[in-house]
Amino acid sequence: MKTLYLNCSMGAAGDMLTAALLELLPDPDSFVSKLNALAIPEVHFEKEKSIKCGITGTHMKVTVHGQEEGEMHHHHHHHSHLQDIEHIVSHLDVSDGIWKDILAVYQEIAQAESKVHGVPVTDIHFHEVGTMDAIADVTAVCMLMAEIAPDQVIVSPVHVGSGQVHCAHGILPVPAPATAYILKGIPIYGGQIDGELCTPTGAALLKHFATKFGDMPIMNVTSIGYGMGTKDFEAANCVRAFLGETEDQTEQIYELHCNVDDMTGEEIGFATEALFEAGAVEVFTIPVQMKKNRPGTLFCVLCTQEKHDVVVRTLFQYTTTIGIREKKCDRYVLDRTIESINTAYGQVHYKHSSGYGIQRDKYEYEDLVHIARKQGWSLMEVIQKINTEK
Ligand SMILES: O=C([S-])c1cc(C(=O)S)c[n+]([C@@H]2O[C@H](COP(=O)(O)O)[C@@H](O)[C@H]2O)c1
Ligand code: NI
Repeated sequence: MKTLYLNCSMGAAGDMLTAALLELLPDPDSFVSKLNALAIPEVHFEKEKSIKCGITGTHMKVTVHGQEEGEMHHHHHHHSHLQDIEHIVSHLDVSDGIWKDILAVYQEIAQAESKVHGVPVTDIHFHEVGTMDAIADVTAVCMLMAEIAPDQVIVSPVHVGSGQVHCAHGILPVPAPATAYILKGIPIYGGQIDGELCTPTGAALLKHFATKFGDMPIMNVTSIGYGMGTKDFEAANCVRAFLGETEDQTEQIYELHCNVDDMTGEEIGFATEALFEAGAVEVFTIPVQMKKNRPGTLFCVLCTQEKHDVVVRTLFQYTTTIGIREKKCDRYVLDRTIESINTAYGQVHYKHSSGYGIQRDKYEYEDLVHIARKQGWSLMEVIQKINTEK
């Protein structure tokens, strides 16, 4: 599986992520030309060599009116609304997928800003993160992700830094409130470095693209990218990106089959329950036509190696079969985690599945049923209410 691993042990900002991903490409220069061809108003992308702690990497220089970020902060602030950003982005010549990614990243930031400043999403002003250079960073990362097209993105725990940061709002604690909000539920740490290592834009990009957060998996690395930040610390201030292959996430599963033509419906139901209790992953029955024109039932039982013996015994004990057929299969699986959100109707758990470029969330049936019964709603209505609250 094509895997991108991002080491954020010195945090992440939009320009660092852009530079690290750019280094993974066979021809970074032509990609920079492609970024400039987008003609984001007043923006110019330039990649430059940067050496930190003796390590060579790329620094992504984004200039707006010929000035780099930092040079213009605290001099003139753009006070952009989400609608202004959507307007700028709608004029970019990018695919629908990239366009959606850019807006989803801004939604993350907007939601955080809204929560932190206590105003509705439609009323928030982006200060620094609404400037053209931030839009450029988000656009560049979304385009690079589409170009690299990993099946999964694994991100290390994020080093956010400590101390305080000067920004348009005044002096804020590190992680900045918007960053802290965006990174809720993601492993982060403050560490010893005095400074802001992860910015709101970096945090939102990581959250949007990460399939999961954790250690580097076993992988055969094909390319490595060093995306340098602007500040200098004792440790090399970079995001390190690894692109390579990981083993497919397959697991071994047994498929057990047997046919019976002399069990009642009640006995079949009881056997099915007993097989689940014995640890079968799945049990299903199919009506079949058997010898001597007898209608019968095919039992199909899936189980892991660990439960194999007890499931075989249960199948013999609770059915009338005198033989069981067995197949050992490779099963491709998505990573699954159970998470939860607090809603006005109570806590709702959901299953998050990821891998193979897929990310999917599904609310737990029991929680939905509980709310539906209490409120007198259908399951569809419960899902609608939860989604509008998010
Ligand atoms: O732009 C806004 S509104 C903004 C909000 C906050 C909050 O935490 S609230 C913080 N900041 C700071 O601005 C820069 C932006 O860096 P990006 O890389 O995200 O463009 C950063 O220092 C933030 O802490 C801005
Ligand atoms: Ni803010």
